[in-house]
Amino acid sequence: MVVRFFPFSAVIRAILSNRTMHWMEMEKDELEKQYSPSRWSHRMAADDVIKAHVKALKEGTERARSLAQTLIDVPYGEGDGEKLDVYIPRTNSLDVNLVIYIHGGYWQFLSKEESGFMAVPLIDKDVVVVAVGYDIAPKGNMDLMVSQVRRSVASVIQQYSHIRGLYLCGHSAGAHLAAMVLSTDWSQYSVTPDIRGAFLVSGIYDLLPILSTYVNEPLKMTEEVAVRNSPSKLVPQLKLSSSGCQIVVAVAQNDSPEFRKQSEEYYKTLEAAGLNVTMEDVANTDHFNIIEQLVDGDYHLTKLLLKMMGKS
Ligand SMILES: N[C@@H](CC(=O)c1ccccc1NC=O)C(=O)O
Repeated sequence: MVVRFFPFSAVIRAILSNRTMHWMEMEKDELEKQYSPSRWSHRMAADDVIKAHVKALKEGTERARSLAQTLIDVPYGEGDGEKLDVYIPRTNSLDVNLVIYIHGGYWQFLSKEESGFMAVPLIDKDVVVVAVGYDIAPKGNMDLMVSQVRRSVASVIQQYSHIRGLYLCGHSAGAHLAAMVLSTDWSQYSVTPDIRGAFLVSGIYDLLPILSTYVNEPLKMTEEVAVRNSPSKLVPQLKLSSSGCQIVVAVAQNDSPEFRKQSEEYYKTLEAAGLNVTMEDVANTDHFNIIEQLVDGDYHLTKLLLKMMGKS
């Protein structure tokens, strides 16, 4: 009897073995779809969900700037783009918590100008909110952006040394940058921040899959750059620098399977390393409204963030 083996395609292999495809097995089209968050929203067409996202962030930030006392364009470094905005609560107490928000936008869109949207429910509970600016591509590259967010955190704790607790929140590319902050060897800096908690929302923690996609066109990362800036490869450093940090890895129910996998795998690696980490799979959200809804004090993630700071 002649037994013939047919070459199975990667797709069929994945289906037969009941697992999702590894990114290395994907055709370029499929990989680019997986890394196009707007194409996975159940609410709107791709273009519309991005327009609505920018509008929601802008309006939320305008509202926060009209309601809060603010310090806009505070420098944290010499560079033009090295500025941050502070949203200040009404309390007279200096004993307050502070949240640093790092915006998303694939390291090539958005800015701090539309990143104060989550300040209102937080300043209402006496929390200071800082929205960090950094040089997106093509002006900035990955190494620079990582260095900038690290320096911004060092600068904030030098400026606000009296604060009770320092917390980080980042969305999408900003969750990647926040994870890089947690993975910093602070011996090169003049301060060692004690980050109490970090909210990593719909982030990317392994940069290798995006190297060959459209996302990398303005970034121009080489494999070496992608490896040294991948939080998934820096967990031992995170353990050294941020072992006391309570980490929440949050992902949207309607994020793409690749995005969901990025969060699940990073969560599992942190957990296996013995870190204080929880996974939040946020029901009925997509890549965009998972963060937009932080304008609302009753939203699950807002309440969780306040609870982490002892304010429920
Ligand atoms: N090509 C990307 C674009 C994108 O991610 C984005 C575009 C504008 C503003 C924010 C974005 N992403 C996340 O914050 C997408 O398909 O969603």
